[in-house]
Amino acid sequence: MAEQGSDPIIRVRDVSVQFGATKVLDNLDLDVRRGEILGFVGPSGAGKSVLTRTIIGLVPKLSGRIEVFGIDLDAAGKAERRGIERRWGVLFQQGALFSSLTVRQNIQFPVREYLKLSQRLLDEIAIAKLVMVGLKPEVADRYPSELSGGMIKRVALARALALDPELVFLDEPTSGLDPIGAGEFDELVRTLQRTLGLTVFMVTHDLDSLHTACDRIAVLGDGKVIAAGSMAEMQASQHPWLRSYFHGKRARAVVG
Ligand SMILES: Nc1ncnc2c1ncn2[C@@H]1O[C@H](COP(=O)(O)OP(=O)(O)OP(=O)(O)O)[C@@H](O)[C@H]1O
Repeated sequence: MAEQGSDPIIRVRDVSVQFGATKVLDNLDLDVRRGEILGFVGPSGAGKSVLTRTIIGLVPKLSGRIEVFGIDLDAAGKAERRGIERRWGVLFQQGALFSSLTVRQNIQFPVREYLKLSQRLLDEIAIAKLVMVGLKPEVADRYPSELSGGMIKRVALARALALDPELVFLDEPTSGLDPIGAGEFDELVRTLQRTLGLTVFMVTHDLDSLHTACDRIAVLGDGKVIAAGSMAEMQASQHPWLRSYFHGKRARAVVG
């Protein structure tokens, strides 16, 4: 199991991303430490998903440097890049399962992309991952349209874990879930992080998740990380957005 420490598994330096004339990320710096669950928050539209997609290579950056597992992604050759991608898993916003594929096929999808395995082994992997996220093996033959919102999130997590990653990106994993379902999902993420030694980068709006699941929090504002630290440090901050977010009505409802 990976030991949590200051060793960054993701190091983002001076990263800028622009769409047309709009600069969404502006010389942004961020470290995600090995073994931690980092909660990434900020106003709607601030660029949290954009940063996630930039790190995993789906959005091109204007400038800056991104290292994952100590490797500069721009300097990595094609084979090295594929090797890096194999070591991370992604849960996209809204689960983003392929609607025409069964649960089993959805989970197997990233495995097929990277490995040549027998159908029997692929089936074993799908069932093992389903069980890992707290679902019954029978779910394997259902289609996404036959699942509840909570089950879709769990299947999406199973798919993100399919290749036994060291690092997992979760983009708003509890959005759309009721508070009990969201709480159970947070606990699942926490348990998996501890037992598998995962590092988790979690975009969220969910204050409960920040309290119960995250080791550290980073806040995005004006294209930069404006604060990073523990929940106690976030609550002590005098920054206006942090104050209204961590001490507002919703925050009081969570903290009590
Ligand atoms: N491919 C794209 N082309 C043009 N603009 C984009 C693209 N992707 C994102 N944007 C813009 O970048 C900004 C940041 O979007 P992003 O989805 O990262 O916000 P967010 O912080 O994740 O918001 P939310 O919390 O509401 O999900 C938005 O203004 C969005 O419209």
